[in-house]
Amino acid sequence: MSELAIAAQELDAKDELAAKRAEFVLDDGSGEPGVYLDGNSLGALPAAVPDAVADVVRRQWGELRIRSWSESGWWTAPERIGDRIAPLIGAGPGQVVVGDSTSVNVFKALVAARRMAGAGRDEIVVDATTFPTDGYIAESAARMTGCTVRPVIPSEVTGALSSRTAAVLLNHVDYRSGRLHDLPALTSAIHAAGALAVWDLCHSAGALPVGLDEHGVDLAVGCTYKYLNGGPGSPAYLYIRRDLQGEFDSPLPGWNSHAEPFGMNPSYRPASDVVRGRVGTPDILSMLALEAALGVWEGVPIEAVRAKSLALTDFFLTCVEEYVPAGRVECVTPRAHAERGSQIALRCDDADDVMKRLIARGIVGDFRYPDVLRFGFTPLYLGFADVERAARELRLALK
Ligand SMILES: Cc1ncc(COP(=O)(O)O)c(C=O)c1O
Ligand SMILES: Nc1c(O)cccc1C(=O)C[C@H](N)C(=O)O
Repeated sequence: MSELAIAAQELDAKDELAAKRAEFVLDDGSGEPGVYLDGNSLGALPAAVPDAVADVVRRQWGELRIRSWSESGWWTAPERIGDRIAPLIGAGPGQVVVGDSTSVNVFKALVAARRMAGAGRDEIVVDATTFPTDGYIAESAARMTGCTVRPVIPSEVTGALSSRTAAVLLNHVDYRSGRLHDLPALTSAIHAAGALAVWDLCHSAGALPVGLDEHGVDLAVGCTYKYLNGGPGSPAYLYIRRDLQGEFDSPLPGWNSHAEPFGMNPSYRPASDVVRGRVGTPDILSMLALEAALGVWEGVPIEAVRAKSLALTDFFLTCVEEYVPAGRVECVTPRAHAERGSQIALRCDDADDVMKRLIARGIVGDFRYPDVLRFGFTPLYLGFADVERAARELRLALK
C-alpha cells in the first residue's frame, strides 16, 4: 500500500462525519461502486428519500388527496423547507422560501432589486464569469426594467460600482474554477455604493458557511440539487432579508404570494413576509423529496462540513501532485482556503477525452467546456480513500 493510501486510511479513521456516508445510496449498480465526484452538479440520493416520496404519493396524494394541502402541510411547505435550509446559509427563520428554479429566482431577485434601488440607478453589474443562465436572465431583467447590464469579473467589481449601480449579481463559488468569492467584502462594497447585493449560492450552500444575515446580504438564490442533495430538478430557494420583505415587489406576483390567496380577489395585495417570493402552486413531489433529503443535516454543523471539504480538496491536490506527471494538468482552483469552494478544477487540452476515460474507470467527475476536469467533493458522503483512489485512476486516465 502506498504512503498516500495509508494516510487516507488514517484520515478516514479520524473523520467525525464518516458515519454520514451510510445515509446515502452510493451503490451504482456495477457491483464495484466507483467514486462520485459530481455532487456539485447532482448530489447523491439520501437513503431516506424513496420511502418518504412513496408516502407522499401513496398516502398523502393517493388517500388524503385534496386534504393534504392542509393536513400534510403541503401549502406551507415552501416556507417550512426554507426554514430548514436557512441555518445552512446563515439565515434566521422567515427569510427563505423554496420554489421554482434558480433561473426563475434570479429573475425575481434582480427585477425586485432594481425596483427597490430606484429609477435613478440604471445598471445591473453581473459576474462576467458566471454560469450562463444568470447572465442571460440578468440581460432580460435589465432590458425589461430600462437598465443595462455590465459584465465585470469579480475581482474588478468594486472598481466598477457607481451611483448608477442598482444591483450586483455574483456567484459565491465559481462553477468552473471553484473559486470562492469574498462575500462579506463584496457585499459591503456594494452597499457602500448604495446598491443591492444578490448572491447565487448554488455552489456554496451545503458546502461552506455563507453567513447571509451576518453580512447583510440583500437577496440570494440557490439550487438544492447539488450539496443539498434534493434530487434532479428539485426546487430552488430565494432569500429575502427580513427588513426588505415589505418592499420586495415581485415581477411574478402569482396568487401564492397574495396576502389572502383564497380570497380570490381580482386585485393584488402581496403577503407581508417572505411568502411574497412565492409564485404559483408548489411542485410538491420534488419539494417533499427535498424535505426528506434535508434530514441528513440533522446534528451536522456546516463548519464541520467546511473543515472536511478543505481537508478533502487539500488531500486530492497532494495525491494529484504525487501521482500525475508534473505539467500534465494545471490546477485552476485557488490554493488559498479563503478562495476555494468545495471543488477542484484541473485544466488540460484533452480534458473531454480524459474525463470519458476516467468515468469508464468508475471515477465520476465532469468536463466543463473548453478544457476543465471538474471534481466536486461532498463531505457528507466522501472519504479520503475515495480521494486517493480517484487521483490514482486519474493518472491512468491521463496516459
Ligand atoms: C451558479 C448556477 N446558477 C444557476 C444554475 C442553474 O439553475 P437552474 O436550476 O435554473 O437550471 C446553475 C446550475 O445549473 C449554477 O451552477
Ligand atoms: N442543472 C443541471 C442539469 O439540469 C443537467 C446537467 C447539469 C446541471 C447542473 O447543475 C450543472 C451545474 N450547474 C454546473 O455547475 O455545471
